[in-house]
Amino acid sequence: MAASSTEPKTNGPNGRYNGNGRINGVEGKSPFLIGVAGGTASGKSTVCKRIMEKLGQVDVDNAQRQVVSISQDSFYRELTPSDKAKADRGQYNFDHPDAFNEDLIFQTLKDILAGKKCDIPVYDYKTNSRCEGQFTTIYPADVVLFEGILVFYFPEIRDLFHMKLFVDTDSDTRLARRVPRDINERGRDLEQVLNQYMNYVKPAFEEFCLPNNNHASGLFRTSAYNANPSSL
Ligand SMILES: Nc1ncnc2c1ncn2[C@@H]1O[C@H](COP(=O)(O)OP(=O)(O)O)[C@@H](O)[C@H]1O
Ligand SMILES: O=c1ccn([C@@H]2O[C@H](COP(=O)(O)O)[C@@H](O)[C@H]2O)c(=O)[nH]1
Repeated sequence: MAASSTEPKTNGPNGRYNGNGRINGVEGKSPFLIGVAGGTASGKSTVCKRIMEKLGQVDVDNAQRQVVSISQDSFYRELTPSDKAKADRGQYNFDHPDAFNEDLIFQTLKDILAGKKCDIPVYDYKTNSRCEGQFTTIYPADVVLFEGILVFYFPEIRDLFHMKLFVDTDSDTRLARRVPRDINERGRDLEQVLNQYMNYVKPAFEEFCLPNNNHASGLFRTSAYNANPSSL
């Protein structure tokens, strides 16, 4: 979901952002923050993309967007060389809460809520690491969507959301989506995807993700039957 960084654009055509934490003349205007959780390949980023499309936000310049979407995956911790070697073999647990930089997520969301401009790391699933020196600039917006497998896991982070949505998709559908996605888009082979799923993804989903769906105020149900994501 992450896009490449763009140069800060101040005093844009409609004058919304002046580069100084002010939107439409209001200092530090706080956005409506929506958490979107769900298992891997449940459709979280697709749901967020559809919301952005429906609200006509996709083709809008970064600095002028009223709705922005951020992925929790941008906040994976930097790996040590030995963890990196494990990750390259599909033997690192990216689904455990410890894999995420919880403090950085919290501070970033606090800054966003304070109406500040933030730089979000760009993540590369092919190398299991951040793209060095690349950031997506998030400008103050009216609505911010924050999506990821464990966005409701950390109580301090969970409490920041004004609305919590859970994308509820059955496990076999999610696995059927994850296999081709990880092979085609994330540079994996079938054996690695299935081993990672059985050893880490599935157990962590059951322990850390699923129990927190009770915090959600709304559910998106997607299944193999609505195979056309544009119908969401
Ligand atoms: N409703 C849907 N029907 C069919 N395929 C979908 C649907 N939602 C998402 N997908 C596909 O499933 C894969 C995972 O979706 P994605 O939105 O990336 O999930 P997540 O962000 O939860 O990991 C993608 O290839 C996406 O195109
Ligand atoms: O380097 C990485 C980072 C993450 N993963 C897997 O990605 C999913 C989370 O992303 P979704 O888009 O929600 O599926 C998580 O299950 C990790 O296992 C990875 O494989 N490699």
